[in-house]
Amino acid sequence: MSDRKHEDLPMPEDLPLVELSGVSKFYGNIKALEDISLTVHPGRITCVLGDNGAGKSTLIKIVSGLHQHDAGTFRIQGEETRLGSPREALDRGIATVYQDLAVVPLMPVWRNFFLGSEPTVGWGPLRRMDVRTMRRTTRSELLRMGIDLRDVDQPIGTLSGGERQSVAIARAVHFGAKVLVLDEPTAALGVKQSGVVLKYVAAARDAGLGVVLITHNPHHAHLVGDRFVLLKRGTMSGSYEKAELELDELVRQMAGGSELEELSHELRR
Ligand SMILES: Nc1ncnc2c1ncn2[C@@H]1O[C@H](COP(=O)(O)OP(=O)(O)OP(=O)(O)O)[C@@H](O)[C@H]1O
Repeated sequence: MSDRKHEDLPMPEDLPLVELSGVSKFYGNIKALEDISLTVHPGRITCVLGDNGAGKSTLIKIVSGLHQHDAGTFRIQGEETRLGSPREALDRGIATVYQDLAVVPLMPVWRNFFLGSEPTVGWGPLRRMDVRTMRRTTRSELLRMGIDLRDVDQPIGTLSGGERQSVAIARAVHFGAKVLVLDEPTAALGVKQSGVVLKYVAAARDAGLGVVLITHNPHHAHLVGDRFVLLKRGTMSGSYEKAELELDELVRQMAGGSELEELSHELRR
């Protein structure tokens, strides 16, 4: 006879990849985050939206292993965790793509793609980087994500900002990330380039990754997001599923809604 209780237990595949629950963070006396909760599931995009100083960077730093939370719980696939370093986050499957990407501009795209994880051939004194494999893999991995670069030999510094973000996303997918955290990937980009990057964010989701998209742009968030977590001065001002939140309402909330109305009263002559 089957045990009803046992049936109700969450299956491992239902467990969120990442789950923050009631997380707070202080910098000395400054409360940067208070009681923040969010979940990241495979094949879903969770958008974290907030104005300057809302706590978005602090949240990223906790998830990517740069800082530790002071209260609440941080779970990775159900297991309570405190990450000691970005390396540990990466080993646990959490890859973070920062806005100011750490790339070597004069090195070719393929070299940057494998930076720090270069495959080698040969043994002992004859051991050397496997350039052929790196070139071929970079090309095929970019193509797999739908990124058609003219030439993987060109210095990465010659790519547009959007293309560089796209390469970083493809790199995280290739190296087996389960969770992809993107720090304002479209902030410095024009409309067209932003669209390109959002397409690859969606491609990472389609590859089964759980994505955390940090942004202050409600239009970009609403295009790709499945869930929206709104931060305001370090606290959570809302958390919605896409079906619960129209774009207009998201824009209104991000524009400061009532604050903007107050301001318009003050500015009226
Ligand atoms: N190292 C630090 N020491 C002290 N206070 C900090 C530190 N880092 C951030 N803060 C404070 O914590 C709060 C949240 O900052 P955070 O950088 O996380 O916000 P943000 O949403 O990323 O803002 P922005 O979009 O401007 O980068 C702010 O009030 C900020 O001044």
